[in-house]
Amino acid sequence: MTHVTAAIITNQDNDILICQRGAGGSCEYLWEFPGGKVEPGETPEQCIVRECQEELKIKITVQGVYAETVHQYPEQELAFTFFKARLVSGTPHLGVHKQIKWVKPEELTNYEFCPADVEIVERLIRESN
Ligand SMILES: Nc1nc2c([nH]c(=O)n2[C@H]2C[C@H](O)[C@@H](COP(=O)(O)OP(=O)(O)OP(=O)(O)O)O2)c(=O)[nH]1
Ligand SMILES: [Mg+2]
Repeated sequence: MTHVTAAIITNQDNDILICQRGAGGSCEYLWEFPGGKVEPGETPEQCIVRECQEELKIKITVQGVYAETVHQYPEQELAFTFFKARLVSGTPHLGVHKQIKWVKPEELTNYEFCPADVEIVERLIRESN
């Protein structure tokens, strides 16, 4: 099964970083937590640090695992590790995404996320209340 990592990254204001996926791939134009597929020989934690560096040009520090889930998409089953992380340095750079935003937890409800993320978003909103 393909293993995907994603990070719930917060800044000094405790805003959360969300990214809108681009055209032409899976989950087109849906919002996601930044991340990607784990490569051979890499730990999930190494993967999320690498993906944030590659896709957003930012340094993060991983605080811990927030959730581990499996989601069945029509094309494939994906196993996810969602990490909680903190922005250490850099400003998120628009490279592979269509849009990038820092939002308050209660604002997450205004964005349409990838199906696998919906339960994560609901939990983040619940825990912010
Ligand atoms: N990064 C990320 N992917 C997610 C999330 N939720 C979700 O369903 N996905 C799906 C979309 C993709 O089908 C799959 C892998 O994500 P990806 O496209 O970012 O993988 P990647 O960065 O390694 O990119 P690529 O090399 O495969 O093009 O996981 C999420 O919150 N973050
Ligand atoms: Mg990615």
